[in-house]
Amino acid sequence: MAQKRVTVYVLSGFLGSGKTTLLTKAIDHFTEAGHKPAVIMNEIGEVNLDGQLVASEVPMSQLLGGCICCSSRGDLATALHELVTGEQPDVIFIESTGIANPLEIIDEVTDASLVIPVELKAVITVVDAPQLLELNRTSRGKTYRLMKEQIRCANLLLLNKTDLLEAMALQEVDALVREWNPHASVHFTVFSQIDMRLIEMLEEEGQTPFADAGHSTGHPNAEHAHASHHEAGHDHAQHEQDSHHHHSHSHVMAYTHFFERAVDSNAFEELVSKLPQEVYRAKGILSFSDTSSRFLFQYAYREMDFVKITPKGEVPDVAVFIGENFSKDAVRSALLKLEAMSDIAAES
Ligand SMILES: Nc1nc2c(ncn2[C@@H]2O[C@H](COP(=O)(O)OP(=O)(O)OP(=O)(O)O)[C@@H](O)[C@H]2O)c(=O)[nH]1
Repeated sequence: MAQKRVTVYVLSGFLGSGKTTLLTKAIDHFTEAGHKPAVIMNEIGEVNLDGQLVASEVPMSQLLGGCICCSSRGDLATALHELVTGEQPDVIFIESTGIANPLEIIDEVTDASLVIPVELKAVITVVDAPQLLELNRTSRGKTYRLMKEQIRCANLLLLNKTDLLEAMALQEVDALVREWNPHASVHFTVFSQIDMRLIEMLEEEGQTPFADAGHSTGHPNAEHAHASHHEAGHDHAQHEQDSHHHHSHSHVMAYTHFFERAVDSNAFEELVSKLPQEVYRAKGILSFSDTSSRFLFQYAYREMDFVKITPKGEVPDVAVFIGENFSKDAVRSALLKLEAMSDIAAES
């Protein structure tokens, strides 16, 4: 008898679009429905901050400090193998980094499915609708092209953060993504809130769009998307270390800062609000000198958010800053200055 295959979903979408927000909801749903979910979390930074938001009983594999779509092939397959054999989950969610090209991940999962009992059911792409619209109206640069790629690969598209858009703007962004991907089902969401049955239905419909994907050939958009893969400038800082990689480089970079002491919350907020616009995503876990609890800090597309948190396990005070061609030294110096200010305040 054929072995039961573990369902795999890839969660795609640009940095800060709402993937983790969707992941936590999907985990709750599948758990309540009596299934056992597991997660493979990939982060560009050196620490797994998003993992803090996932219940500790959910088995999780972490691939940190790079993007699975371009770091050594095999890491993802190894993680899948270990989860499947060690935890026997019913469903695995792979949360890719915001800069991942899903085609590479589709490839790796489908390759892995030849030897591991897993089956890629769908790519779900979360779109930061206001950001996409703004990029469409203005720059149409590398980030825009990467978002387009992520949209083209999806079976299910969440046009997220619609709370920040007017009705007319919503129509505009809706038309855009439907033009790029007429095959996906498209949903307007706020905080990635969708009827989770839509995800299950993808499964029930028995869609196996990636079944023949030697190189994603089974997907209706694969050919199109692949043609634009190179032109899309699949550019990560990590690629710089990979001289054999055939893509162009150094589009997105990350700086991870480990704090040696608590800093003032207002001064930190001011620093973040003055970050150069090339830094478009940041997140961290911080202790502040003027608050008693620790905070999970989020900064996505110029919106800042702080949520009280009691981290799981030993987590240092840390923040990751992600963007394009910004000066890591400048960010580091500003943060060190902030820490020095805390020292002076403590002494006086
Ligand atoms: N206003 C608004 N904010 C949202 C919405 N969805 C998510 N956010 C916020 O956007 C920020 C980023 O959300 P995440 O779910 O962490 O995004 P992500 O795609 O996992 O981010 P990366 O892992 O860095 O790629 C958080 O502060 C969320 O609370 C939304 O619909 N509206």
